[in-house]
Amino acid sequence: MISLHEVSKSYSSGEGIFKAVESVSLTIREGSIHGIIGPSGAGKSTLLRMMNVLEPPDSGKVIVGGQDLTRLPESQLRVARRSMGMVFQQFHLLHNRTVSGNVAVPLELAGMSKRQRKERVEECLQFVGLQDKAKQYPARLSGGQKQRVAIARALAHRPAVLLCDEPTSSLDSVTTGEILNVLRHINETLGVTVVIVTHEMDVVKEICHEVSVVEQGRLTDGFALEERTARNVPRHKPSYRELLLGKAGVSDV
Ligand SMILES: Nc1ncnc2c1ncn2[C@@H]1O[C@H](COP(=O)(O)OP(=O)(O)OP(=O)(O)O)[C@@H](O)[C@H]1O
Repeated sequence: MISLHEVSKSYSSGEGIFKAVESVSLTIREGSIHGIIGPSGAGKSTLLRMMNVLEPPDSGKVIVGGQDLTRLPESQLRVARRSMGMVFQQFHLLHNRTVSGNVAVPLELAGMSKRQRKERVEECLQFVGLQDKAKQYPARLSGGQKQRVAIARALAHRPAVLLCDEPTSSLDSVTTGEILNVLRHINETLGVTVVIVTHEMDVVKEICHEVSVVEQGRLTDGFALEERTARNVPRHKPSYRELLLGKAGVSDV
């Protein structure tokens, strides 16, 4: 459903050109929850933002639903992006608008009528369990509730994909669990493909079906999380694969 073909992205700074993502090819399976993990600065967020061409790659193709998004004119790209909701670490809510008002923003931008907007906003808030907070302002909500509002807003256009950039990194472990349950529920009941960038291995272990490891701008590993049983791995600094599949330190078992 989402295929990146040899995508690269560099940034120039006073110190020269920095390659944030280098020649990455990756396919996200339709209907899956796909984790992208790696250390800080590895290029994970850049890679995620290239999936809806919020960050246009310098080279390579981004194929979503059979279309190469890098070749679409801006007006068509805006429409294509509606099928890919985004969720961010810092929620990015508008503080001068109520919870309903925040969820309505993408629908207003798309020119939807007031009556249809109202219906859709109610549906989305109900889906994340926040219908009773519709008239509140974000300042009165907890972090987990703010992230639910952001998720409801990302669902407004009935997307096929949710792109989540560190969605739980500002939250405590209990709230993280709640938000991951919301994302799992969206995946299971609506069939939405979920891509999660995270540096937290517990997040990947908890909900991802597949994971890609990104280090220094490159895709260094990719695997399904069902392979949890391999043994006899020699002692060495464990890789993400070993830590996530529970193979690290198995010589102790
Ligand atoms: N707009 C930009 N201009 C210049 N450099 C950037 C820009 N965006 C990202 N970078 C640099 O590209 C590299 C990769 O950034 P990116 O945010 O994709 O990494 P990340 O793996 O998501 O890291 P983190 O977990 O810390 O957010 C970093 O060194 C970052 O400083």
